[in-house]
Amino acid sequence: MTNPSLLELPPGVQLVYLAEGGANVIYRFVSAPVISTPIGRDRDLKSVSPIAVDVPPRFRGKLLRLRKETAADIPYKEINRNFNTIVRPLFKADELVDQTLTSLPNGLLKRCNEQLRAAEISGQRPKKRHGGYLCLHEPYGLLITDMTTFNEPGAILAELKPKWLTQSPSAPTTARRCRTCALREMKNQDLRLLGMKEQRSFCPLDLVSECFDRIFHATSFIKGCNDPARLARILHRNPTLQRLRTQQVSCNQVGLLGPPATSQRTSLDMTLRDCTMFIRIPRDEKSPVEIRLGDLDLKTGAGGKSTYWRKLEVTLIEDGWYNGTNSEGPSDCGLQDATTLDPTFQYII
Ligand SMILES: O=P(O)(O)O[C@@H]1[C@@H](OP(=O)(O)O)[C@H](OP(=O)(O)O)[C@H](O)[C@H](OP(=O)(O)O)[C@H]1OP(=O)(O)O
Ligand SMILES: Nc1ncnc2c1ncn2[C@@H]1O[C@H](COP(=O)(O)OP(=O)(O)OP(=O)(O)O)[C@@H](O)[C@H]1O
Repeated sequence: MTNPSLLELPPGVQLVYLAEGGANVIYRFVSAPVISTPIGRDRDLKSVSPIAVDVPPRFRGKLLRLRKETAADIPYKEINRNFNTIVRPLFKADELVDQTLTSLPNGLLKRCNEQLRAAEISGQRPKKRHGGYLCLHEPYGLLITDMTTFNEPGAILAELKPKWLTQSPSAPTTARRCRTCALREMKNQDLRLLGMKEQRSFCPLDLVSECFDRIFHATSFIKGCNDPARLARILHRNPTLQRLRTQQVSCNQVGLLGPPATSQRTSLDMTLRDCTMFIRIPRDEKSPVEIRLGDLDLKTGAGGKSTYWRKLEVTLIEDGWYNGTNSEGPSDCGLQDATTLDPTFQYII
């Protein structure tokens, strides 16, 4: 039986590739025929429908998120149910990228996949995403809040993953690196050995620091933002960031405290440590800034993931990544800075 409250995408809907991660591809709706996307980074894939129709009002201000084929293979219906029952209650409505299920017209996913393949050949798809395609047995898409700034001249979208805003509960008390910096340094050693470029990014503890200079230091790493001082003012004591940290403090079954390898328990706690923060900053400093958290799909510890998380924690501890004994050169980690500069400073864990 069809669900009368379920949104349906009109058959001639025209989509333009916006971006993708490991598990989902994001599309914009357009109402006029396009040859290629107007701007930007990994955004040059051609439109996926030959027939243009007007975007119905209920799809305005929304993007379409389509699921890729992955080992986890969790249907959007389940992702959406988990989001509504487990994640949504932890935040205020205006702090979240909203999501609603929508059914998809026949043939849409196939057409999208053809476009993704064509974009690989023409070099328009990010190399690291090649070979990943939409899941053809997924009947739904997710309509999500559009945080892009295409319709707002002069506005910018800053995007960041806040990651672990508190130290891992099983990190050594002698640690000089937070979980995120310890893992990054470990991954960077592998990259160096392969002769590849190291990854540089901010320390999450800096993002939630009381010290403006530390936040400013962090924001200088954030993609898409040409005014790190303004972004630092926006993030200083920001309620959404503070709430995310508070929720991470409560949902602290991570590290060696995480679910055992045999557990099927889904892991909200790790989900809260891997979401994305979107910050839409208007040109005019007096207009309101919109900040929302997205990519809060409930992870699962099944399929070997919880074993991986535990093993990773053991490696970070035993191979000295938390203590920094294995690292090359000085670290920028806020934990080291906070403990060395101010011995009375305590992060809430
Ligand atoms: O291992 P981390 O902390 O680097 O986080 C992974 C992310 O890497 P990033 O921090 O963005 O460089 C990683 O992001 P990318 O795919 O590299 O963009 C995933 O989000 C991964 O989660 P999952 O395996 O897809 O459920 C993330 O893994 P888990 O959070 O599930 O461990
Ligand atoms: N609501 C949004 N507004 C604007 N851009 C978005 C939005 N949601 C996602 N994006 C863009 O699409 C990219 C991929 O989206 P998303 O994070 O949903 O993919 P994913 O596959 O779940 O990512 P991951 O690899 O982290 O699992 C984001 O990094 C972002 O650039």
